Amino acid sequence: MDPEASTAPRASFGERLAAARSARGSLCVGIDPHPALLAAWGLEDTPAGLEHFALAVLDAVGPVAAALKPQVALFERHGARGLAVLELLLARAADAGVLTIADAKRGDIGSTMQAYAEAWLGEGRPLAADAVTLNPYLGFESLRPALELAAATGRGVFVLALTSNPEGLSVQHAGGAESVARSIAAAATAENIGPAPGHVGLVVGATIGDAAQRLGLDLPALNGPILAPGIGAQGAGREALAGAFGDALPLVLPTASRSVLAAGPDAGRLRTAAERTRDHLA
Ligand SMILES: O=C(O)c1cc(=O)[nH]c(=O)n1[C@@H]1O[C@H](COP(=O)(O)O)[C@@H](O)[C@H]1O
Repeated sequence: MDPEASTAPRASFGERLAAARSARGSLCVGIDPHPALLAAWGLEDTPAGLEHFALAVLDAVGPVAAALKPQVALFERHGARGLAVLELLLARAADAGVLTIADAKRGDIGSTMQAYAEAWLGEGRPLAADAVTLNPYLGFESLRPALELAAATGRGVFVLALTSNPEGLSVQHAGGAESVARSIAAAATAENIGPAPGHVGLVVGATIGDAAQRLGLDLPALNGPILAPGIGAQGAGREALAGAFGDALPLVLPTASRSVLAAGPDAGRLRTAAERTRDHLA
């Protein structure tokens, strides 16, 4: 390998994601190795089964998805060997030029947040992905170490704003016109200065109906990516996306896990399921 190439700074996450969306279309596929899915694929609920599943999804879906999003709890439940599989998956995806979003939903007081930031975004760290999901319940500013490290390493973050689950309303809608979700969205927007697509994204579920408009979130102003789960297994589709996001739709990266993964283990069927979902939502 050219030594210069290995030390060249990476383009920003916003730019890399935009390039991946242009090349491979605008779908993120979640790698959620639920025990029931492993069983449906004829695999055991063991680290070996997990490894087979995760690498098969990478091979089949990586070439037709803008990003892959491993859900880290489903690796953590296998302990150290599960995390070793996650490490392997992230390394193989990087080698294949496939962007990864670690769905870890981390958030803690600033000094501890620094360690989470290094774990998931630090250069050379075994679990570093291209981006990580963050939980702002301790205050948006508590996420500062991750925001800074992401910017410094060409990586990204997705901050939970309006989640896809019904229980999220009790916290995220609190405050009405000055809702928690609105303040998180405004804080994320303030991070994305400059003309390039920014590295601070939001998570806004495709299932939220008109909540973003009702709560006054200015999503088109984000200048960063919006990760939209809730597609397929949680009931949202093309119409729900259009209704939830309106003018912000060009920023939206829909993500689906179970509804695509259920098409495996046949690699051809799995890839076709991802392509159909992607093309249907486009
Ligand atoms: O951050 C996430 O990825 C996320 C946020 C959210 O609001 N809702 C949500 O479902 N997710 C994740 O997205 C995935 C959705 O999986 P499916 O319902 O199988 O498509 C799961 O890994 C969830 O943890």
